[in-house]
Amino acid sequence: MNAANVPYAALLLAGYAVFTLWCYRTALLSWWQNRQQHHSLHDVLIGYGSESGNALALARSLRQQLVSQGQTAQLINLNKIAPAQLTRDQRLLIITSTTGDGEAPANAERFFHNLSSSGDSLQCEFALLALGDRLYSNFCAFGHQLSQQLKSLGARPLFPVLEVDRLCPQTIEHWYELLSASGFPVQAPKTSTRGVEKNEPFPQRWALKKRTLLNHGSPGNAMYELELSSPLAAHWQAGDTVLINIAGQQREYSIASTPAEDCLRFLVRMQYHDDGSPGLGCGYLCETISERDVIELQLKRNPACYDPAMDMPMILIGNGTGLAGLRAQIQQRLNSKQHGDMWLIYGERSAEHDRPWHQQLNQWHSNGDLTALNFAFSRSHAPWPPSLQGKACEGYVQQILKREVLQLKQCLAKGAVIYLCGSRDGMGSDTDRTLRELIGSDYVDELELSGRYVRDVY
Ligand SMILES: Cc1cc2nc3c(=O)[nH]c(=O)nc-3n(C[C@H](O)[C@H](O)[C@H](O)COP(=O)(O)O)c2cc1C
Repeated sequence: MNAANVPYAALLLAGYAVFTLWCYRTALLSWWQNRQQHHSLHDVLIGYGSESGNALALARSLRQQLVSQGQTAQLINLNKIAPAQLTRDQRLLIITSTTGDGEAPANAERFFHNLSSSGDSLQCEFALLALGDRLYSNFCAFGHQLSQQLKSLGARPLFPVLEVDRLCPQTIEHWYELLSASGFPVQAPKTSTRGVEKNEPFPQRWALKKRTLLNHGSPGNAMYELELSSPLAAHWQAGDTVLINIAGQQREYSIASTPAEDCLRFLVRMQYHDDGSPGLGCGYLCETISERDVIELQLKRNPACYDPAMDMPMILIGNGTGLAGLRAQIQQRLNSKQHGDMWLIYGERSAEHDRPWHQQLNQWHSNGDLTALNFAFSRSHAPWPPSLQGKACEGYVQQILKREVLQLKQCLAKGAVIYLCGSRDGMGSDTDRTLRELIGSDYVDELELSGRYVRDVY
């Protein structure tokens, strides 16, 4: 072609391109609108797997940041995500803890199972923040398993799994930096947000003031109340825990008192190995040390277990040493004077012997501080001891929920918060299942998302 004709040819080609685009304008417009709609509807999916609320609290604050930057971000528990949702061009941010012995939290179990049995090829991109605790041998195991599973189905990681040891604030900051470098409009939270608060310096030296056996004659293992005092003013709130340093290891207990009581109380149950020797923590605290001995400890903030709405009713459910966490919540509400109604549902073995703090519970019930008090005893039958106030039944706390389902629904309709504290296996999982049966799984998920279903299970 003559060089002089090149501009004419280019012009002709450009004209042809414009003409073609014009002819297909309707189809192109609709493709573009679909694409935009698809992206705005599913900008970011934030999936959480959380047993006691830490991962949920972090996921919630991440969503808030994204939404404040104009992104569409959906917060959802992992069990609610179907693998088929991830076959499209989707961005998935996962925050999940590991529980049990390297296991999935209950609200992530089904997701993992569905992925494992799905033949779908995943198109999504994902990032995963794995919460855990190095004191456990399977550190962040579930986070890693889930990431492996997603990758094996074709999902593309934006960056490697980030492991967070005991909510380390620096690692959480790093997660935000990595997200920001991957194009998410977020910034590391500067002020403390739920789930990333700093703990008191370690260690503090507190003295054992008093140790009291609370279940003399019980068919189960001994349960002790420990009272500690500190030479310095200390601050904590209901929901926080105490980490005790024993021979280079740490043991964690829910705090039962408030700072206004001027002592730190918690409950310890004796546990024994197969050879009959006591467990490390309980052996040290209940058998080795004596009153006035000094203990090294750290107060651990646990914002996921803070009272979300003091003015609303609270349904407190628990068993065994879980009464510690429940007592702290009750006491904190009583300190504040203005608080919603409180209904305590507590399970133990024997009505005669397993009634920790029964005088205080009786008093709170008789003066109306506790508007309702229900006990479930797994090894006793009526007639109940005359000193027992409130209603008692044989069995477990979940049976009380079934029996009192009307009261449960009425309380929830008034905006009640459910606070669950005690053993994860058995009481924790059975209560969760019962609640889902009674009021519907979607409603329980909604309560959890809005912070009205708080679990402190171990
Ligand atoms: C009963 C129990 C078992 C746990 N098991 C593990 C574990 O096997 N591996 C690990 O890394 N962390 C383990 N953790 C630590 C939790 O993952 C960590 O505390 C996390 O912050 C909890 O987050 P969540 O409240 O969202 O469930 C365990 C914690 C509890 C209470």
